[in-house]
Amino acid sequence: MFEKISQHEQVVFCNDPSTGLKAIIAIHNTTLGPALGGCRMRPYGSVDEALEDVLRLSKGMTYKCAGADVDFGGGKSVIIGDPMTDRTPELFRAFGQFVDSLNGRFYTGTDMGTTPDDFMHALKETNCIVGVPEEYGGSGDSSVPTAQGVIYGLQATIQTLEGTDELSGKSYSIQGLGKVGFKVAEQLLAAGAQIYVTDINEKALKMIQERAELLPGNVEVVEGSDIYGVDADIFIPCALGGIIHDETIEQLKVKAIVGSANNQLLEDKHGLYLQQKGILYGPDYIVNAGGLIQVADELYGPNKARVLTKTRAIYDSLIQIYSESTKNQISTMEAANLFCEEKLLARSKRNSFFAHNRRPKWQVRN
Ligand SMILES: NC(=O)C1=CN([C@@H]2O[C@H](COP(=O)(O)OP(=O)(O)OC[C@H]3O[C@@H](n4cnc5c(N)ncnc54)[C@H](O)[C@@H]3O)[C@@H](O)[C@H]2O)C=CC1
Ligand SMILES: O=C(O)CCC(=O)C(=O)O
Repeated sequence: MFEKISQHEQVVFCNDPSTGLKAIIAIHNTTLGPALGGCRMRPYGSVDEALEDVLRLSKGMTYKCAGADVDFGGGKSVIIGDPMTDRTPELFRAFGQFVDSLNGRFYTGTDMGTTPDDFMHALKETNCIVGVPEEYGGSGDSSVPTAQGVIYGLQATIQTLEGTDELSGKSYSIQGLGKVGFKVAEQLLAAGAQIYVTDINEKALKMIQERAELLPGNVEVVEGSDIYGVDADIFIPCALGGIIHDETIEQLKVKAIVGSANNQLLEDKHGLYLQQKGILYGPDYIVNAGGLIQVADELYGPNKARVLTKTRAIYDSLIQIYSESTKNQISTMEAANLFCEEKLLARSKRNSFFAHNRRPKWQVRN
């Protein structure tokens, strides 16, 4: 077991027979502050599968937090169970008690399979919950800053390719018109762009066509995997992970990929393949950090303007990462990883700002 968790600081197995809770909390690295990461609920096939997922996701959060310059480290949690049948208020209260037992070392909120309502139950047991709805005094829907971060990412990419931040006069292919993708699509239509969209949800497709009628841009619906072969300037993945692989890279005609989907590259080598094909890739965890920036900021008290200002840093980070990638002849993903590792090294073991007895920021919620 220690070999398996050798890169992590702490892994907590949570078992509550009375509610049926079986959860794992993984704290990867707290150099930059207490661990932060959402809680995923899935009917994992085995404990090993759940452990593997939480270890991978929590490590990813260390990089995402470093890249976004938030004073948090990497953590994540998983609940082993079916969100359709096993979700109860008691289960989330029990989970909240386990989070609270970590005494401020771990903050969590929603992820795949969990909802803000679930965490309203956990919040009764611990203050260490983020992504709280506005009506409960939190910052609300985090897809708003995530979408804005994608827009900043697009501008940094266009700046790198063409020396302008102008979104208009270009074409974009968008996969997924959910909470993030729809907002990005709307902004691009408002800028007068040509967009090509696909979604498995017919309703979302109809809604964007209706929006397009009121905005200067133009929308065309594309069937399923045809989205990869669209002759657009930039591809914006806002649905699934693992979609950039040998087969899809072959089809891509775009100059760049910038989207919100987590873990877009099937394997690290695909970052290199994109570079070899001359496609500029905006590393996903840099581009999609707007939501993280909002939930981390929420503990100062909600403030949309402040979150927007902080999210703007995604633009500068991407410009720097693209430039390092060119200078050092490495993929943009490798450049992003180095960018984050340098931030971690620079602050190594010096961050006691959030130690439990010195928590000025959290007083807002204490
Ligand atoms: N919501 C947020 O703040 C953040 C989201 N992300 C990531 O961004 C992506 C989108 O997130 P949300 O918009 O919040 O999710 P969502 O669940 O609201 O939207 C996803 C959309 O993708 C569509 N979709 C699913 N499978 C598809 C397929 N095969 N082809 C085309 N469309 C498909 C769905 O119908 C849905 O409309 C996810 O990968 C998520 O992990 C990352 C960071 C923050
Ligand atoms: O939404 C959260 O609670 C933290 C952010 C997160 O887990 C993520 O960005 O993947």
